[in-house]
Parts: sequence; structure tokens; C-alpha cells
Amino acid sequence: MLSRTKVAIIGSGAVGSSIAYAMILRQLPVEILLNDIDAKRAEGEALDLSDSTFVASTTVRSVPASEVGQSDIIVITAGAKQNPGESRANLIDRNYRIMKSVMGSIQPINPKAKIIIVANPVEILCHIAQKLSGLPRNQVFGSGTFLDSARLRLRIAKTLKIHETSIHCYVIGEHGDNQFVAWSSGQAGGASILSFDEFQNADLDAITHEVARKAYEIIDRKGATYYGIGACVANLTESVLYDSARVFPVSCFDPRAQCYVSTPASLGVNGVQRAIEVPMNESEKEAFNKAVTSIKSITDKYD
Ligand SMILES: NC(=O)C1=CN([C@@H]2O[C@H](COP(=O)(O)OP(=O)(O)OC[C@H]3O[C@@H](n4cnc5c(N)ncnc54)[C@H](O)[C@@H]3O)[C@@H](O)[C@H]2O)C=CC1
Ligand SMILES: CC(=O)C(=O)O
Repeated sequence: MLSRTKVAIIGSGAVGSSIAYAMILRQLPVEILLNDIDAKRAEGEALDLSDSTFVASTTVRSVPASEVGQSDIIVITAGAKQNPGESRANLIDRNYRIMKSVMGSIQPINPKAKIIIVANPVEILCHIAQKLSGLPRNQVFGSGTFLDSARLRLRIAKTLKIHETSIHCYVIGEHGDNQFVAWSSGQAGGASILSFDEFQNADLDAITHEVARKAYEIIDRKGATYYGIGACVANLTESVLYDSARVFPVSCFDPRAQCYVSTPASLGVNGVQRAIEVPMNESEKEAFNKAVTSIKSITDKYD
């Protein structure tokens, strides 16, 4: 049998199992290894997911933590989720403890592994995971503002009646309350988004707020979000798997800011290949600096 790329998912709750399902439906030719501190949960999800693998050449099974470390790609979703109205930043104490325990339980880690952080708060947990894993910074990155940017592109797509894939506009900074939209560089079909009639009198702050609030709205109604992030992480994994160099807004280390921050970057077989400096106007630069200050004020406590 062919040896497949091994993709371990630590945390087989709503987000972990949705990521696995999205990978199967996207027909990624990988072996998914599901892990959870609740081994029975991981076993149940693996059995359930295996009933869908006939659509693909993906395989799935549950594994103990000791089998995770030698995987090619390790996705970490293990962590507490927000209660209604709670911020992502508020999860840090609980999720720091979980991240420390996860990193301890998967040693030794394959020196070529790529670690994708999904648990919140993403930028801070990237910093912690990179330190604890000892892997180079390009090999540890987070799903960042990919989901927020997908929400933004959907909002713009509906307004302009142009498909989301033709819209290039990013939510940047933090996958959290300090996120902002780089409106000044946003384009649809090569034209500035701000040049379209529909955006002449648009309240950009209100749209930015609406996008940032979407997670809260979903959590208020059903307690968690998972389908969107499932699709996002399947895409990130695919770009690493096929060395595609596709650009996604992910949490990656910014040498100028000296911290993990969400910005568009190309992803390939070595993880983050090239981070892109998005042109920003003065107020966007101010918002970026505010996000960096907020991220650093928390990461400093975990050094
Ligand atoms: N980055 C993003 O865009 C998104 C991030 N999230 C985050 O993903 C995380 C997970 O959310 P859900 O799956 O909805 O929660 P969940 O409660 O359904 O699943 C979390 C799972 O982690 C497991 N777990 C806890 N400690 C563990 C450990 N030490 N080792 C292995 N497994 C462990 C739990 O047993 C549970 O099954 C949360 O932090 C949430 O905020 C959720 C949606 C989007
Ligand atoms: C929960 C979360 O981080 C999101 O849906 O954006």
C-alpha cells in the first residue's frame, strides 16, 4: 500500500471532526489520525467519518497521543471554546494549559512536521506551540483570519454580486476582537472595492464590525462554529500537501512586529513560505499596530 501523508488532528470535538470531514469531502489523499484526551470520542468520530471515506482515498483512524508526533501535519484544535458573549482572548489560561499538555504528550515531534493551530486565541497559541515544539517558525502557523476573511468575502460578494473567489480583500491582525479589514487594498476583478457604486456610501466600520461579530452570532444561536473553519483548514492542509504556494491570511511570525500576527502568506511544503506586506493607509496601520500591541501584551506573559 502507498504510504500516505499523515495528518494528525488533536482534539476530535466539533472543530476537529469538521476539519476531518472537510478533508475527506475535498478528497485529500491523506491518512487522518484523530486524537482526543477523550479516547472514546476520537474512536466514535473516526468510525463515523470512516463511513464517508468511500468518496475519496482518504483514510481515518483514532490514535493515542504517542502516535501523533511523527505525523507530517499536526492540526491542533484541542481547547476550550467560547461561551456565548465570551471573547477568544479570555480562553488563554485554559488553552495554555491544554497546549502545554498536548505538546508534552506528542514528543518527540517530527522535525519536518507542520503544526497548524486552530484553538483560540490562535496567534497567542502559535507563539506558545512554536516555543514548546522547538520547530522553526515557518513550520508553525495558525488558521488566523482566514475564516474572518471568508466571512468578509461572502459579505462583499453578496453586495457586489461577484463570486467570492474573485474578491481579494483581507481581514488582518488578530483572529479576535482587534481584527480589521484592509479596505484600501481590497479588489474585486482587479478594481478597488471602494470604487464600486455599492461601496460609495457604505459604512465600512459597520461591515467590519458585522464580520467580526459573526462568530458571536453563531455561538449565541448554536453554541459553536465549525463548518467554516473545517473548510478553511482543509484548504490550508491542501496547500501544504501539494506545495501549492496559495495565499491565505494565516497567523505567522512577523519579524518586524516580533510576534505571530495574521497576514496573507503563501503556504507550501515547508509551511509558511512568503508573508505578504499588505499596503495599508494610516488608519489601517494604526489598527495593525493596535492588534500587535494586544497580541504582544499577552504573549509576553507566556515567555
Ligand atoms: N481558529 C478558528 O477560526 C476557530 C477556532 N475555534 C476554536 O477551536 C477550539 C475547539 O472548539 P470545538 O471543537 O468547538 O470544541 P469541542 O469542545 O467540541 O472540542 C474540543 C476537544 O478538545 C479535546 N481536548 C481537550 N484537551 C485535550 C488534550 N489535552 N488533548 C487532546 N484533546 C483534548 C476535548 O476532549 C474536546 O473533544 C476552541 O478553542 C475554539 O475556540 C473554533 C472555531 C473557529
Ligand atoms: C469561534 C471562532 O473563532 C470563529 O468562528 O471565528
